[in-house]
This record gives sequence, structure tokens and C-alpha cells, in this order.
Amino acid sequence: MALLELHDIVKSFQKDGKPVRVLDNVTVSVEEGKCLGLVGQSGCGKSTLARIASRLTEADGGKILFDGSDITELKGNGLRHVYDGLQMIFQQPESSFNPRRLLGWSISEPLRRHGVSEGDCRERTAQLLREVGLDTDYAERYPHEVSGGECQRAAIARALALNPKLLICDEITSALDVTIQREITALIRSLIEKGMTCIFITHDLALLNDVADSVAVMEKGKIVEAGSTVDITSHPKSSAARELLEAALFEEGFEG
Ligand SMILES: Nc1ncnc2c1ncn2[C@@H]1O[C@H](COP(=O)(O)OP(=O)(O)OP(=O)(O)O)[C@@H](O)[C@H]1O
Repeated sequence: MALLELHDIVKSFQKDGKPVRVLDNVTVSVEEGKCLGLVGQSGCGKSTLARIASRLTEADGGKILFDGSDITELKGNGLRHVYDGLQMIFQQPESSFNPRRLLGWSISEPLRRHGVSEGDCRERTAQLLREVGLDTDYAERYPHEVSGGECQRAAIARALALNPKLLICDEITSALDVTIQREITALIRSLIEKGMTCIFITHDLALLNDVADSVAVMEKGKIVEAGSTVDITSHPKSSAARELLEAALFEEGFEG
């Protein structure tokens, strides 16, 4: 069953006083318990699509179905309820944490908002830190006192706090070096093996071999190819997928 379905999503932004179409009738879905890789060159519309899926940006047209409900027009409390089940993680984890708050405070913030007691928050934070491979004493550190990879793990812990059904990961490994990238994709994959559903956005098609079950390739606001990760990374049909694969292989060779 599809957990998230996007149908005929259309979006334009104003540029120099004129509307420029950045998403052109995009239809894509992700099955429950699976990971969809969304890949494309910079500027092709990946982040805009992710933000529309999580209702952070309004679409001009189309329909969004999440967990069997039409959430396209939801507002207020209805939308807050959706956010409990759908979490987004971004490229720069440091900037998503309050620099003046300990990581433990930020990770448990969604729980506190739901009225969970301080004692239970502490216990759940320790459990979440262990789940993402961090020692529990990371709760007592500030965002600037941890590495980029550790901070991204903490951001994943915070996203997991309310047991969401869907994680949307927008270029979450782009700011990390290759070894740490692999650790983070392995962590996301382990969450999927435990039942999580995920949309993993990247410009690195080769990275999707580690994490995604299926791939949708975007080019200039359209999905130009979709299929299983194995098929697309071994026999890409579109020129967009071929170019992304060549770029990823070149980068890999360059990094040794
Ligand atoms: N709020 C906005 N206002 C105006 N234009 C925008 C806005 N957000 C995105 N765009 C434009 O929409 C297009 C798609 O941007 P988007 O960030 O979705 O691409 P992307 O594929 O995620 O790129 P990247 O990989 O570089 O993050 C770009 O041309 C971008 O400049």
C-alpha cells in the first residue's frame, strides 16, 4: 500500500515578475516500509516537491494523499496531526537546532509539546540517542560541540521522537564526507528494515544503491524515469539518469 501519493503536482515561482514552472504534473508515490530515492540535478525541483509533500509549501495544483487521507487542503489541528506522522530532515543539521539549547532538550522538544513528563522525556531521549548510534551523554552537549555526522544523527533522533511513519530526508548527507555519508545511509536503511518509510532526496544516484528500494529521476520539474534502484543504477534509460550516474562515479573515483 502507498503511504504517500503525490498526484499531478504543479508549482510555479515568480522570477523577474513572471511565473516560472518548477514542478510540472509530478506524480510519484512511496510504498509503506520502503525507501524511494528522489534524484536529480540541482534546481530540478526535488526540495520543492518534498516541501509540498510535507505541506511546508503550497502546491498550485494536484493532490497529496498521506496514510489514506487527502491532506492537500488540511489546515490547523488537522495539519499538526499529519506532522506527527511525517518528519523532514535537512542538509544542515546545526541550523535546525537551537544553538543555546542542549541536544537532549531539542530532541525531546516534540515530546514535551505533547505533554510528556520531564522524566519520561529524559528516558525516551536516551533511547532515541541509542537508536541512532550515539552515547546517551550526547544529550548534554550543544550543537556546536558535536561533528556534522553526529549532529545529523541527533536530527534523526529528534525526527523519530514521535514515531513518525514517514521520514523525508532532503540531502541529509551532502554536507558530510564519504565515510560518514555511508554511516548515515546505513542508519536510515536500518530504520527502513524496522518498518520506517522514507523519501531520500539526493543528487548522488550511486548513494541510492545503499538506501533506496526504488528511484524517481527528476529533470526540470518532471519525473523522467522511475523504477527499482537496481534497474536504474545498472541500466539507466534516461539521459538524466545516465548523466547523474556518470557524475557520481566520477566523484567516487576522484575521492579514491
Ligand atoms: N521560494 C522560492 N521562490 C522562488 N523560487 C524558488 C523558491 N524555491 C525554489 N525556487 C526555485 O525553484 C527551482 C527548484 O528548486 P529546488 O530547491 O526545489 O530544487 P532542488 O532540485 O532541490 O535543488 P538542490 O539540489 O540545489 O537543492 C529552482 O530554480 C529554485 O531557484
